[in-house]
Order: sequence, then structure tokens, then C-alpha cells
Amino acid sequence: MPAHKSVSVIGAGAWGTALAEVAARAGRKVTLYARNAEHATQIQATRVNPKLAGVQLDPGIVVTSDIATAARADIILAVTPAQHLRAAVGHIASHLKPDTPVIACAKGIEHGTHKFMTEVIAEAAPGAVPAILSGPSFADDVARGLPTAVTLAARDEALASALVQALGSATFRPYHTTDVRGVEIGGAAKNVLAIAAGIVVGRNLGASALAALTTRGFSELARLGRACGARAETLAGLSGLGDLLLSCSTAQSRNFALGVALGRGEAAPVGKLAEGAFTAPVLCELAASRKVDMPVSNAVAAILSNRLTIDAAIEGLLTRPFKAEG
Ligand SMILES: NC(=O)C1=CN([C@@H]2O[C@H](COP(=O)(O)OP(=O)(O)OC[C@H]3O[C@@H](n4cnc5c(N)ncnc54)[C@H](OP(=O)(O)O)[C@@H]3O)[C@@H](O)[C@H]2O)C=CC1
Ligand SMILES: O=C(CO)COP(=O)(O)O
Repeated sequence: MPAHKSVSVIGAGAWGTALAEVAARAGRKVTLYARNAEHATQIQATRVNPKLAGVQLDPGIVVTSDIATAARADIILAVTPAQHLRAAVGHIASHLKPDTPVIACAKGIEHGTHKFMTEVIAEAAPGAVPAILSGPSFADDVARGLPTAVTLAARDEALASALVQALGSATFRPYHTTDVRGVEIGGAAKNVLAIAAGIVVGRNLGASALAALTTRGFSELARLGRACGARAETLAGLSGLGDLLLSCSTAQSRNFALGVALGRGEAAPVGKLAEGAFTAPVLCELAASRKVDMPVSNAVAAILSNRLTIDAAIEGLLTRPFKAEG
């Protein structure tokens, strides 16, 4: 396994900036790529990214808008919104060294193609080795050095383990696995379910309803996971159940906050990326194509596309036929 001395982060948003800090803390030489040259110059000079206010960048992190410079790293972290991943990875692909690990840190499924994040990387950068990092971790918590644990998956176990060694530290603990599909399904589905959880809270349906929604949400996440070949222990691990619990429990989650606003009949928060809103329709299409029942996710997709009112969606879920738990 080659030494992983340097890391480049593609996408200078909240999560990309937090992960640049993670890599710097782990002792890597870090480059943070911002596609906008003015933003790159500003962050490089001020050491603060307005997308992650209050966090002072590690002095060793170099911020650039030069893609060829960013590509000269031993590990690439791809940290754009899921629907932008193909363009971002395609942009860097021709500059990469052969077999460079490209770790997807976005949570979602591509519109139109129904492709998962590592599949998008494999197509956009055929010479790279795709991997995925996902789990319960808010950018702000991670950047502040609060303790966090996530899952990092690559098909080759030795590579997954080496990537964990390269990025892990006392406060950021990745666990490795080869169950790539399990990790990417958990991260994508939990955002949709977090919107539903937020709606429950915004509508004042009570703590019991929130626990029921979260549990039944996990049930459908796991059903889809199993249908796509994911392992049960991954679905019940950090990137599945762990992230679902986090995102369904606090308005620190942008997806949950969107749900709360919808539940209260208020406008969606402005300028906050809620991936679940983009993932909902494609998750439901994927589930339908696999004949997997996902009633909560279907309700979220229908509410977001104005096909169903919130009250009608709640009534529809509560009047489904009684059945065995599973
Ligand atoms: N924030 C969090 O706590 C966590 C987020 N994630 C996931 O990480 C992903 C990104 O989220 P987050 O960082 O919060 O989002 P932000 O909205 O904070 O930032 C997204 C960044 O991606 C950049 N970007 C978009 N397209 C491209 C491109 N083609 N090339 C390079 N850069 C691009 C944007 O650049 P520009 O400013 O120029 O538009 C922006 O800086 C999402 O999938 C999210 O679910 C995962 C775990 C935690
Ligand atoms: O993925 C996250 C936490 O694990 C971030 O959640 P939000 O995107 O909902 O803020």
C-alpha cells in the first residue's frame, strides 16, 4: 500500500472545510480546492471559510482554485453536493495519478441514472479507486474537534484500512468496511427520513411519534439496503442507524430543519443544502424499481413535489393496514 502523505479536498463548503481540518489533524499535507478563484484567495488569506464560520483553518492547509495542483495528492476527498459530484470528479479526473483513491463524502443518489456516489466516481474518473466516507458527523462538530465516529468503505479491505489510518485521529474515528453499498444507502436514505422526522416535530406530533417514525424509517432504509445487497451490520452501524438517529433528533441537521419548517407551514430555510429534498424522488424511484415498500420516503417525496398535503400524508401513513413488524 503506497504512503498516503497528502490529501486534497474538492469542494470548499462546510463539510469539505471540516474534512480538511480532519486531514490536517491526522498529519496529512492538505489542499482545499474551491472552484471559485475569489473564494479560494479569500479563504487562503483570512483562514476562515464563511461556509463554516467561527472555524480558524489549520495554518498548513493550502487553499487553491487550481485543479492540477489539487490533483497532485495521494487521497482525494470529493465533498460537493451529490448532484454535482460527477462534474467535480470529471473535472479533476485527467489530472489524477493512476489508482488514486477518490473518497465520496457526499450523501445522495444521482438523478436520472440512479447511481450511487462510488458508481458516479467510477464513471467520471475510470483510473481512480472509489471509496466512501459517511456517518453521524456535523461539519461544525467535526471542525471544532468534538469526538466523531464514521464509516469508511472501499472494496479492497487493505485500502479501506489504510485510508482510515491516513484520516483518523483521537477525535475523528473512522471504522473501515468493504460494504460500499451499505454505507452509501444509509447516508442517502437518512436525509429523506430526517425531513419526515422534522415534519413530525414541526407538527407537534409528540416524542412517541418521533420514535415511531425514526424506527419505521430505519425499517424501510434497511429493507432497501438488503434489496441492494447491503450487509445488516452496516445498515445498523454508524453510516445507517447511527446517522439516522443523529439526523432525526436535532435541528442542527439541515434536513430535519427543513422538515420542521414544512411541518409548521413556514418557508424552507434559505441557503442551507438539504440533500434529502434532492434524494427523495430518486430514492423512491430506486425503491419502486426493486419492489421495496418505502411509505415514509414516498410521503416525503409527495409532500416536496406538492402531490400531497402534510395532513393527507400523515393520515395516509396512520391508516395503513396493520401488519407484522418487520
Ligand atoms: N455539512 C455537514 O455537516 C455534512 C455534509 N455532508 C454532505 O457533504 C456534501 C456537501 O455538503 P456541504 O459541504 O455541507 O455543502 P455546502 O453547501 O456547504 O458546500 C457545497 C460546496 O460544494 C461546492 N461545489 C459544488 N459543485 C462543485 C464542483 N463541481 N466542483 C467543486 N466544488 C463544487 C460549492 O462551491 P460554490 O460555493 O462555488 O458553489 C460549495 O462550496 C453533501 O452531500 C452533504 O450531505 C456529509 C456529512 C456532514
Ligand atoms: O449528514 C449530516 C450529519 O451526519 C449532516 O446532516 P444535514 O445535511 O441534514 O445537516
